[in-house]
Amino acid sequence: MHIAITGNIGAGKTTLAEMLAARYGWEVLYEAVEGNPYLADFYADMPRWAFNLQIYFLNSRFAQVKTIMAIREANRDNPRQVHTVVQDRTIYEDAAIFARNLYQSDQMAERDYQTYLNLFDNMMSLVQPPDLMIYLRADLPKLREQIQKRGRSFEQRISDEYLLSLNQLYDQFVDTYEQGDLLILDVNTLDYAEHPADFAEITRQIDQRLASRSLSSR
Ligand SMILES: Nc1ncnc2c1ncn2[C@@H]1O[C@H](COP(=O)(O)OP(=O)(O)OP(=O)(O)O)[C@@H](O)[C@H]1O
Repeated sequence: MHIAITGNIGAGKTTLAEMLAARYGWEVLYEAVEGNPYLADFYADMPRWAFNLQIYFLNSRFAQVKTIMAIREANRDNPRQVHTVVQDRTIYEDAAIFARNLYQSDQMAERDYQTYLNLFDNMMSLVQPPDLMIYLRADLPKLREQIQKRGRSFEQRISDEYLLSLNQLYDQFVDTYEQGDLLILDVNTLDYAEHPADFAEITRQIDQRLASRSLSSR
């Protein structure tokens, strides 16, 4: 089974993915940050590094797509031992949020964006939506607080404008996402890392979604 967590920079996806993995015995598929050869340069000069970084992320996300396909196949062959992965950010977000934002803000050239989209569309023919997508909705102050707390030096130069445009695109993406089941969590008010009751409320909602999924597939 494939659970995906989606949300802006600093929304808390990695923390939630790890907590869910510990609670349910799921495996986390992380986003490539350590060892990413472009990320720090990109935050220093977006127009120069936009295309390079997008290709890097798209490729690493496609590698995850292949891993997830293999897991689905193994689960079909062995339905008594279902292996579940929780993915920290999806391939959908790379194109619909990050690449689109760079293009719309004139930081990615038209021909680079079209090349990117052609590659993305080719890859999408093999992508299946997650069984459950969890969107962490966070407003600017919450994102800022968490980016600061995490303290990655290259992320400290991220502008409010960048985060706000990403948030707008996230809202549009979620409003039009119809490929599969979607759970929206408002993390401005839910502090699952600090408050066990908030985490319990989240797992209650996830249990409910997964139970209705297994009922409908019977
Ligand atoms: N397609 C992309 N284009 C540009 N930047 C990206 C893209 N995908 C990821 N990133 C950046 O890579 C880094 C990923 O960091 P990380 O995995 O810690 O996630 P995060 O988005 O900060 O999430 P969270 O705090 O919710 O775990 C962030 O700076 C993020 O914006």
